[in-house]
Amino acid sequence: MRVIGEDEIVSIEGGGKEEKMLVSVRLRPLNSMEIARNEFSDWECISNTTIIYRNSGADRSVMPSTYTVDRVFGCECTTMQVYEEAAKEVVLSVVHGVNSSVFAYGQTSSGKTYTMNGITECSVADIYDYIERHEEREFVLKFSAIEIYNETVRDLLGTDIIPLRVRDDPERGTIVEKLREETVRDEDHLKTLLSFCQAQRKIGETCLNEMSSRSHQILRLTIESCVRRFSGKDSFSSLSASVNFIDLAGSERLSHALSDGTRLKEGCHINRSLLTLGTVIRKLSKGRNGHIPYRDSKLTRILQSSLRGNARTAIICTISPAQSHIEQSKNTLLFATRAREVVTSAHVNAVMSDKDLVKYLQKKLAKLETELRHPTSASSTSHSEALQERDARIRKMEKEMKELIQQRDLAQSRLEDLLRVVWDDQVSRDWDELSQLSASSELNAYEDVLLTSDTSLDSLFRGDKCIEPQLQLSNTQKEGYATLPRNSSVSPMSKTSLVSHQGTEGAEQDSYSDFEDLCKEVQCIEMEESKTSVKKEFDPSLTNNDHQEHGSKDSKLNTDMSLTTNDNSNAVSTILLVKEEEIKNGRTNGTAIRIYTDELPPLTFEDGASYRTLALSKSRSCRATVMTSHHLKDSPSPRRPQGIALESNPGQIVPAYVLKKPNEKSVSEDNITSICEFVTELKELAQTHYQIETSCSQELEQGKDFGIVRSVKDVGLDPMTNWLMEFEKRQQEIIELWHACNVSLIHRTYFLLLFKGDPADSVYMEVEHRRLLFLKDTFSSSMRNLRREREMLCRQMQKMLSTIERDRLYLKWGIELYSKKRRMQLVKLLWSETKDMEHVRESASLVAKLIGLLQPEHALKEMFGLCFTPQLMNKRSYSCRNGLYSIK
Ligand SMILES: Nc1ncnc2c1ncn2[C@@H]1O[C@H](COP(=O)(O)OP(=O)(O)OP(=O)(O)O)[C@@H](O)[C@H]1O
Repeated sequence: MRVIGEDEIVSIEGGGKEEKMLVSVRLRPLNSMEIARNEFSDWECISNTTIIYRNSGADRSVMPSTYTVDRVFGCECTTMQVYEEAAKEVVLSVVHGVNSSVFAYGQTSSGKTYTMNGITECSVADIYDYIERHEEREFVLKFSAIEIYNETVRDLLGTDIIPLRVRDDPERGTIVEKLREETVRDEDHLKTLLSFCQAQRKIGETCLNEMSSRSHQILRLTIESCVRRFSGKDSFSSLSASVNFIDLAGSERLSHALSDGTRLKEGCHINRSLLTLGTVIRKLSKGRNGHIPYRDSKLTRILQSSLRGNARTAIICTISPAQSHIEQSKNTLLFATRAREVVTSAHVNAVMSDKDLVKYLQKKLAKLETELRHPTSASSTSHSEALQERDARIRKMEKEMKELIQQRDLAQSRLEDLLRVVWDDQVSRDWDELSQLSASSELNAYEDVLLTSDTSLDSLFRGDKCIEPQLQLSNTQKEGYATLPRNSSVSPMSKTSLVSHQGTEGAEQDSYSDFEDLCKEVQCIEMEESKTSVKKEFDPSLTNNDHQEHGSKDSKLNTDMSLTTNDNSNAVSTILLVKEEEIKNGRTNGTAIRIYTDELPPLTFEDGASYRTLALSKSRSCRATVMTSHHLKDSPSPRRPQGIALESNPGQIVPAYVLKKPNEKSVSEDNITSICEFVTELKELAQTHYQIETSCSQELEQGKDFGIVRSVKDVGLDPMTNWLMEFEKRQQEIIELWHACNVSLIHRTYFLLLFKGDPADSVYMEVEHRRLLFLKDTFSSSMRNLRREREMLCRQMQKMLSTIERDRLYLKWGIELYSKKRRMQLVKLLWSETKDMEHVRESASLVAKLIGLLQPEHALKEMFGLCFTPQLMNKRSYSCRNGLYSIK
């Protein structure tokens, strides 16, 4: 057993000390496989700190290169030597209350596990040696271990393979939830735990290494110590720190490793997380400013404090001497030289004992009391200055708060107004298109008869969305019913409400495709799912129960009348039939009837009631509404589309029209009420969140003043935490719905980057969530826009990224460098794994980069309250719609 001298141990007392990472390189000897392939080594350690590549091979295109790090170990060096010079000092900081980490980094089969196993063994021996020699202190050792395999975290001390969640704790930083921590009894116990973890770790055979580690392994030993007897000195007597032994999985050229199936997938995950580690190190090496993407992988997230924060860090980079691995070795050395520039700031983690704490507080109290009783001029001046400063801060905060409230109110009222205006506008435009289309087509196409009543409107259209035509009464027919025969003189206005299917098929298609977009955009248009459901709606033989299914409980006309039609006829006119007596009574019961007009059959209604033809005219006062929570939750088929399907194309829809009697409150007006209710509901929601947040921060503030901060949490009142949990849950649901609804990737990116968990975002989250629920259940997903967007992103990739950047991306996303359609392969991967938040964030950041969205926070959040998907546009502006336009 070696004895460590006191002077050997680095003592860092007091505040944080900035220092660079300790970086060394270890070159392993050629292994038997390499020797069998007649490989040779061109690496030479020319000094303790410099390694050089001489390139004596046939290919002289690669120039010799020199790399300098803190320490270089040639193939003749033992692991003990490596430990003594490259790790020991850092590792043993832990017994002095300073966190530390030792990494092994390098390509697969370069000797990481070989080196780390030795270093862990030596460290354990030295730590126990130190403990034995310091009897005046009492030590408690705790051990935990994880592996990160395919981006899932697993407890190596357990035999189950349940993935563990990584979470950010406000006090402890990034933590792994439910991770086991064993209290170590003695050195032998620790060794047993280490071998258990080793056996648990994922190992697999690859072409380059029979026993390749397929996961990143992090072993953590926490050492708490305190003096056995209180010394009486006014100093910290308890220390607590952790040392991490990190054996990373090895990077691999997938082509070299000849991986497939599971190994290939593992390789992709390994490369991706190592690339993130490389990026983090590169950014840190340039200074601490700017965004460091720790959250891009679980590895960097968990190691965040070791890479930047309160820890001393040593990195041992291992390389293979073989000529065939030259490229990977050079990458490793590049990583090493960058890591040398990274600075961490370690400090002693001292824990005050209760006795010390009481003494400290008593002293402080006495000092404050003295100051209060005998205020010196200096102290009173500083008090008044502090008060003034505080007042100024409060005033500033009040001002900011007012501005924020104003902004929020403005956004909400805009949401309210624009929902109406946008809808009015768009439906009018669309209606114009439909009118033209309708006017240009022959009216001898079949037309649908829609006879409906105010009482059944709510059920027929689910009370959600409707357009408000004016009702005109005309031609009372002798027999008591009215028809609109072919070529009859229908006023142009009434024609606009009829839809023809004959001729102008191309225009029709275009119109319908735009129309489909329009319908997706606002939830105001009802649709019918299929021809069969239309028939059901029109079929006079339906029973009352059938109609009740559609909510038409009072549809007496349907059941009472019998209708004779010529089924072979292909020409149908649309008329509106309303019982005359019901109109007189101020109420109408009715249904839609299809009438064939080639040979207009006599229509006989059993009840002999008289009916009138109602010509529909277009109303410009189209109104929009939004589905309320009532509709979502309580309705028996809450999001079932209603409306009229076109027989020639059942997938397409036409708007349903509502008959309105003068001076009668229309369903549209009801819908305006529901918009208001909805907006009010959202406002209330936002306000509740806002109040909770405010009261929470006030309570915490008061708690701080009175030393009761903990009590707020103890009783479980942590609204911020609740909100964040709620936010994450809702965000996950939205992400999945985006995927299901084929929502624009750019829209997703904007939304994700803008709404990051601020309580004021709740209103937008709620709107987005409801909108997507509606889209999902109502519309068959259209891939077309998404496909075009992907093509656009492919083009952007060519434009915005250099070849090197693209190659890095392919590597990161596991795409073969020389495979066909690499860009499209990559774009197709974006946003594909909805459950993996790291993947989602990476996708968003790449899309943002491709569309030049450098500062997403500058985008207006309010825009998400207004419109989410492409607006209805004419054909000429279509390409725009598939691009950035869709995020408006
Ligand atoms: N310095 C060394 N001296 C002798 N043998 C070594 C040395 N380094 C590594 N080896 C041997 O090389 C082989 C590969 O080493 P090891 O498994 O540690 O590589 P690795 O980098 O951890 O690989 P992977 O990333 O695939 O897990 C092992 O058989 C190991 O014994």
